Amino acid sequence: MILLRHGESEWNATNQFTGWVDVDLTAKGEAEAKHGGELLVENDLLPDVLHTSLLKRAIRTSQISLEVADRHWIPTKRHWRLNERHYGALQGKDKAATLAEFGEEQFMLWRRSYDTPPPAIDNDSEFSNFHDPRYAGMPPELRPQTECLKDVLERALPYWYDEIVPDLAAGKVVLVVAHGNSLRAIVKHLDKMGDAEVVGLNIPTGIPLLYELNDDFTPVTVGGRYLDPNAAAAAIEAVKNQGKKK
Ligand SMILES: O=C(O)[C@H](O)COP(=O)(O)O
Repeated sequence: MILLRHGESEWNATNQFTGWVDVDLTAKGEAEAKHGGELLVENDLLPDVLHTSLLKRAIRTSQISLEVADRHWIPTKRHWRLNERHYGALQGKDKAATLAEFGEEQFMLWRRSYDTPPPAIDNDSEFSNFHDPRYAGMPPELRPQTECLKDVLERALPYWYDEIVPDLAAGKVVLVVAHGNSLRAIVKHLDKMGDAEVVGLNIPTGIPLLYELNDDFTPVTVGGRYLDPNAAAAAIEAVKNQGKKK
């Protein structure tokens, strides 16, 4: 299984909390997606099936990288359960300004704690997704107004068991293209990370993370393996320090 966080988005570049807001990739993000596809080819990892969120930055990343790998034709499933964590009332806000206003402790609690959600967003806010047609089939009580990582894990796990595991059980090479925090949730589950340990987990954009799995879908190697480990190490540091002064 290959996990891939979308390439740099417009709001990654401007340092804004994004969550369920549907921003596009930047030119750098497109280049990262292309490089992600090249890494798949170089490592002879050709996906048989794709799972993505309903958000453009993940969908476009998957399309660009699969195009490079000549795998644009593989069966695809998309689901809101793979969406980014809903960032509540922080969606649209500048990360550096939020850090300056609330202080580092609160800022990091909202960004990385397992069970502290940001304040809820108003359904009529310009950055709410409550009325977005793509979620029309979703019962209103399931449409989040904010989420912590624990909420994300709880809504991602049914998708993991019902949709991804059956593809893995069938022996397929599965590509999951999703988001920083939905992938953090999946990695926490796979690696059996503790609630405190996951605070330190950061996923870089555009670098495929390979998990070879045992028959019971546990990882052969905890943490998996980034296909470009040096680039991943530098990018993880950058994600960790987002919002802080350079
Ligand atoms: O939704 C966002 O803002 C990003 O995709 C993830 O942001 P974070 O690294 O601040 O959680």
